[in-house]
Amino acid sequence: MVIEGLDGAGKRTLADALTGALNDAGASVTSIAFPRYGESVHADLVKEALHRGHGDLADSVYGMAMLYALDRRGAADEIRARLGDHDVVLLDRYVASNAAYGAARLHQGADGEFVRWLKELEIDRFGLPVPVAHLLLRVTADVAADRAQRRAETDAARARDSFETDDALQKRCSVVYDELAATGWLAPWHVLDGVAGVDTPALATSLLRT
Ligand SMILES: Cc1cn([C@H]2C[C@H](O)[C@@H](COP(=O)(O)OP(=O)(O)O)O2)c(=O)[nH]c1=O
Repeated sequence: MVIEGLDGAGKRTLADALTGALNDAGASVTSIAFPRYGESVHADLVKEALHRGHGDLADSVYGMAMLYALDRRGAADEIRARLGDHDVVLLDRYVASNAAYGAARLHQGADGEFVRWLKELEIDRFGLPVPVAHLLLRVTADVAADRAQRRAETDAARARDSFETDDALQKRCSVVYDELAATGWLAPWHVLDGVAGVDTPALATSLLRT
């Protein structure tokens, strides 16, 4: 099960609350956040590139997407193992993040060449597990930007990167996420209102029923 949304949407908070609610409902839950900073060299390279390291690497949409994809490829066996001994594997960002951000950077839609290429790479070629559901934590790009900025002011480890400071990119990304959700890309999408707040016990119950 995958949580998706813009930078600053509140995915981590939702992941924590949903884990508690699923546990309360009797389900065992394990979670992984992508990119796996500090665990995978590909993820660390991503972070460095997003903070202007490695020359013009971050300018390449396909190059960056490849690094994110290789981080996940390295986690595929771990995901499969955890699926074997937990009821729910909760992923904070997954293949759809790559789809939304890459397509948005290229000014493409969810039906464009980039998303097609990405599915072939990550799902068909790398054999990554296909999610059973996406939870899209939806907030406007303005709300997300405010939250990401406030987070950066209070937590030095979360200084905004080159994607987060690009308001136009976040807005286009929001549109691609809506398209991915509307077309049910890879799996059904549940759209959650990240401004009003999410009733996590009710969400946990309904997810466990499906
Ligand atoms: C996982 C993933 C993230 N991204 C983007 C979304 C974010 O803007 C950025 C960093 O991911 P994020 O999870 O937001 O990390 P941080 O803790 O640094 O905020 O990478 C992709 O473009 N593709 C991916 O596959």
